Formats: sequence, C-alpha cells, structure tokens
Amino acid sequence: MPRLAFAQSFWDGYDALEKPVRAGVRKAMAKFQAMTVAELNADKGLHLESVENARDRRIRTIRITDFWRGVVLAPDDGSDVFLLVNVLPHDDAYAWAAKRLYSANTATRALEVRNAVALDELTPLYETAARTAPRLLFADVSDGTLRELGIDDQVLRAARSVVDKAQLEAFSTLLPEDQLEVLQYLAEGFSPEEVYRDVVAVRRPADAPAEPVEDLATVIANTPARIRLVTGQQELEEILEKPFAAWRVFLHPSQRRVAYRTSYGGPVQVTGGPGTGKTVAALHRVKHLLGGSDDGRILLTTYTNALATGLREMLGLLLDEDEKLLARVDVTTVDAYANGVVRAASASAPKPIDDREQRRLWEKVVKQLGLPFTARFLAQEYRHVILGQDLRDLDAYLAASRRGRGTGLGPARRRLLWSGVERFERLLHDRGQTTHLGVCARAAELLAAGPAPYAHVVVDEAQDLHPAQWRVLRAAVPPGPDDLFLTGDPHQRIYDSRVTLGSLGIATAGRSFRLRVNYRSTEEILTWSARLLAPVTVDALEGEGSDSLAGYRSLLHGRQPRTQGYATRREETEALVERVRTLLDEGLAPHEIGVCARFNLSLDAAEEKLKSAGIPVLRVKGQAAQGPEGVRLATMHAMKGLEFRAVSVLGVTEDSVPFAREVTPREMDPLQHDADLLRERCLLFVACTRARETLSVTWSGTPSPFLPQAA
Ligand SMILES: Nc1ncnc2c1ncn2[C@@H]1O[C@H](COP(=O)(O)OP(=O)(O)OP(=O)(O)O)[C@@H](O)[C@H]1O
Repeated sequence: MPRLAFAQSFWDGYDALEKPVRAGVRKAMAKFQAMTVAELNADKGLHLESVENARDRRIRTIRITDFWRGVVLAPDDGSDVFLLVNVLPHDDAYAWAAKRLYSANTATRALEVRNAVALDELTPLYETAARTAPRLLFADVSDGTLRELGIDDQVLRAARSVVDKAQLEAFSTLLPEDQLEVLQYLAEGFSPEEVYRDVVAVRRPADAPAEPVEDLATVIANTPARIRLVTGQQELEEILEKPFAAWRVFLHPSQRRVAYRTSYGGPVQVTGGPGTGKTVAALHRVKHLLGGSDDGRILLTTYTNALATGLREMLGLLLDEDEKLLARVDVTTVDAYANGVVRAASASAPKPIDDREQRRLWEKVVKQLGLPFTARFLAQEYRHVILGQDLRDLDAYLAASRRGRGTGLGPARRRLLWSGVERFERLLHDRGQTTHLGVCARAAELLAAGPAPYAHVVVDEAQDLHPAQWRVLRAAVPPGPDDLFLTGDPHQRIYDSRVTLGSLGIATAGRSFRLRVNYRSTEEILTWSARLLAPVTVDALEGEGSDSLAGYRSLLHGRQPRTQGYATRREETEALVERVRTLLDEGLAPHEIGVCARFNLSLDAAEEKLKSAGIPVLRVKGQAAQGPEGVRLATMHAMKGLEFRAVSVLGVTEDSVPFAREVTPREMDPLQHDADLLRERCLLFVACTRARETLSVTWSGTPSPFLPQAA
C-alpha cells in the first residue's frame, strides 16, 4: 500500500478551499490509503495522469471535483510515498504543475521545488544586465563553495547573474527553498562556514551517507520542515478535518533544532527578532519535554496574563487537547506564580501595589525624612540595585556595586538612602501591602527552602524579567539538564530590567541559539521597523555584550509601511477611520486590525470615532485579546506578543514617543536617561512589528525623532 505525504505548498491554500473541494481532497486522499499503486493508476474517479510538457516526469494530476485538480508527485523509483503538493482550479493546476521541478538538495538532502521554466526565462535577461554591472552579489564566493552548500547548476547560473539583494528577492519565489536560504544568508554577509552551520547542517540528516540517496521516500523523510508524512487513516482524517496551523507542523529547521534536541546540559537561550517563531519554539519544547518523562511537571511562563491565556490555547492545539499532558503544564506569569507560592505559605494573599502607588509612597518617604533625593531616583535605586541584587541590609548595600547607575553615592549618602528604603518597606508593611518584586523575593526564598516543584521551566518574553523574577524561576527547578529554556528578544525590552543571567545561576554559554526568519511580517514592514533601532545597540539577553538583528529577514512581501503627519489630532483620527473602513472593505475581519498609541487617552478619541462610524471596537487591557468581534485598540505596552494583519500606530509625536515624563533627566542620571530613551524606542519597535501585512504610522504636529525620516 502506498504512503501519503502533504507538502506545505498544499496547506498554504487548503484552509481557503470551499467545502466541496475539501471534501474532494479527503475522498481522493482516502483512496491513496486504501488502494495499491496499480489500483490507483487504474482508478477512473481519481484519474491519476501525467502532465504534458512537465519539467518533472513524476508530476501527476488527480481529479478532486469537476473543476479542481490536485497536483501530486508520484514515485518512479520503486519507493512508495505519494506527495500532494497543491490543489488548484483545473487549468491553473496544469500550468503550475508543468513548470515545477522537484529535486533533492545535494547538501541538505531535502526535497526542494523550483519554477524551472521561469528560471530559464529570467536568468538570461539578468545575465545580460550583469555583464555591465560594477559588482555581482556573490563575486566573492567560489563555485566550489556554492556547490558544497548545495547550489546546483541551474541555481548557480542564476546566482551568478545576481547584482544585489533586490534582484535576489525577485528570484525568491522561483528558487528551491534551501538553496534560496543559502544565497540569502551569503547575501547578508555570513561566511560560508556560518551558512553551512546555520542552513545546511541543521537540515542534513545526521546519518546522511556520503553519496545522496535519491529515492523519493528517503528525500521526503529528509524534509520535515516542509512535508508532513501521514502515518494512518485516523491521522489523515484528523489533519484534513481541523483548521490547519502551519506552526504546529512545519518548523523552520532552526526552530526544530532548538525545540527537539533530545537534551541540553543546562539553561538554553533562544533569541531572534520579532515574529521569528520564538513562542512557537518554546511551545514545541514543552511538547518535547512532556514526551521525555511520564510525570515531570513543567512551568511555562510569559510576561502578561493576556499572553499566558494565548499560550495556554496554543499549547492545547499543539497537544491535541490531551488533558493528561496539559495537566502537567502550568501556564502563567512569573508574578502570578510567585503570588501563588507566597499565598500557599501564608494566611492571606499578598497584595502588591502598582508602580503609580509605589511612586506616591516614595514621595511620602522623601517628604517624611526630608531626603535629598527625588522619588524617581529612590524608586530606580530600589529596583535596580537593592531588589536587583537582593540586598537585605545596610552593610550589603554599602558594599554593593552600583554598576549601571550613572551617579556616584558615597557611604554617607548610601546610609541616607537606606533609611528611605527602610521607611518605604515599613510603610508598606504597616498597610499590609507589598510590591510585585517583593512577592517574588519572598517566593524565591520559600522555593529555595523546599524541593523544587518543576522538572523544567520554559520562559517566553524573557527579555523583560527582573532579577527578582529570575530568582523565582531559578528556585522553581533544580539546576541540571533541561532545567530552563528561555526565549526572548532584547530589541523588545520595554520594561526597565537589567539582568546578568550568569550571576543568577542561569548560565547559557554554549547553549545560545538564534532564529532569523520572520514568519509574521512582510520584508517591507520588517526593514522599515528595523531602521527605528539602527542608531542604537541593545544589551544581549543574558546581559553580557550586545545583540543584533543581522540576517533577520522575512520571506513575505507586501506594501511599504505608510507614514503620515496631520495638522490636527482630529484629522489624524478621521484618517484612521477611513483607513479602517478601507481595510474592512478589502476583506479583513475587525479583529485582524490593531490600532495602538502610547497612551490610553489617545485611544479614547479613536474609539469614539470608530464607534460612531459603526465599526465595532474592543479595548485590549490586560485581558486576552480574544473576545467579541471588533477592531483591537491597545496601548503600545499591551501590544507586546500580539499580531494583526493591519496595524495603525497613532500619535507618534515628539512629545509622546519618547514620553518625556518617563525619561529620567540626563542631569539626574545619564545612564538611566539613555536607558529610558532606548526603552521608549523599543516600545515603538514592538508596536510596529505587530503588523503582518499593513503598517501605518501617523502623528499630528511634530513627528517623533525616532521615526527614520525625521532622524
Ligand atoms: N514554523 C512556522 N510555520 C508557520 N508559521 C510560523 C512558524 N513559526 C512561527 N510562525 C508564525 O509566525 C508568527 C510569529 O511567531 P511567534 O509569535 O512564535 O514569534 P515570536 O518570535 O515569539 O514573536 P515576538 O517576539 O514578536 O512576540 C505567528 O503567527 C506564528 O504562528
């Protein structure tokens, strides 16, 4: 009996197919599972037939309905896997199929597809232009090196005609997938050794024989990133029945490598720009870890309650709602987890106060003691130095390093400051209150006193955690293999946290990985957004050295982001309503549109105008972004971790981004001043990178100095 596999190119369009066509796909696929090859070839209903003038002799079409055809790759080497690669209307199917050529990559050994006809047509045109070009994109890379990286004759010829990255992009939908990625990495300036490591080695099977094995079944088995092999009747029904989510099945090799490595010796860190699938990698790691034992418990954390709700839903999907497995995973924020730990050990639940209340309390302390510091300075010293290093008494504070703080404090001033800290904590205590970080400090103590409750901890959005929160996580799992798996992006740090993970017992050296392919946004959105951060460098996730977006790219293309200034806020809001209306007319659902601004106040006017135009809206505040239909309105902070097909960022003016009140004056502390500005810049970056297809950034009056054109 033959076996059946589905290529990603098929899934890309499957969800959009109408019901009768999907039913036709299911019926046809069931035949592949029930018949022998001879019976398939003879079946009248299926009508498995070759395609005239096909570049690939193995290409066949099958009948799905009267008007729709499936395109199948049929083995001609005695192996037994049939691959469904596309379902299209009759004429399109034949035209599509005739141009495609499938081949095994000589380096990765995976199955790739190219548009061989278009490549043959386009390459000579580019070659002519290349003859007079001052420089060719791959001039520094020899043919031998390209061949070692899996580039074959036809692609080599095309590559030799490429003068710049834009031209490579023009080839991108025609070239075989792995070879394209090799060329893209080289174009970004990575060395052939790096490209071999990051593109070839992650795909090439560990036991690949020296000479490539060409039979289709083996090559298909070598391509888990793009092909799903079906193992039985039930699986076939399940996967064709449910809405298909590519992230559950087709991991990028770099995602698969980090998520499914059998075991790591200790903490692992996975970084990558926005939308590179870090959350997806974290979820797959949880799946892998659950399979590693029958009873170990896992803590999966993220930054906000809304994101935790989203993660829980995604995990349910990934684990096919398997209650037994899901029961072994706690999905929550670090703060909520710490709160639970403290609550379990004391008579009442801790009552943490928010930042604004803390600020008020510090003002009271300054007044009561007549301290020569501002409330802001005290709050920052408390957060970064005292809680950051978990300093419990004056002696510890006197001896502490204040690295990262931009003003010196001698012993006398430290004593004075410490008196303020004692008063702050007493005031809190007398009111029966605490802070979120105070709860974390207590939770870490309680956890350290008993056996660690988890076998593994997986952390998403790791870039924003404070040392006190890291101590909770460190204490929640015993140090050792597979203890901590962290994903995060230092370019998206939007809370004021500075951490050196190594000093907290979380050393990731030798176990750091990077994801570079953006699955969310178009290259146009990504390139524009990356320019927001071009003037600055950001600290690495683990706190040592800096991080970069080198090689960060997208395979998707779309319109350029729009930036537009207006004379008044009213005009800006009216233009927003028009834009949203156009997007809805273009077929976007309201919940696929996100509108965001630096402040809630700025969103009120937008909400009112949209509502009076009859457009449903939903404010995203802390709660999950799911809910009734409506255009989502959120502050830039609340946009963290979310995504929308279209995003409008409003009010990007010089007084709002950066928001002066959130920026420490340079004369008070120059380092903190720079850190605050960077955080505000990252906030705008986070907001813009939530957009999948359409991004517009607007302001009224003077634009933010962070915007590229204003720089
Ligand atoms: N292998 C994949 N195949 C298809 N889609 C994917 C894959 N990996 C991720 N995605 C999709 O890309 C989008 C971004 O993924 P994800 O949220 O995991 O990225 P992220 O790196 O955590 O983003 P951010 O840091 O911006 O929050 C999501 O829509 C996700 O479903």
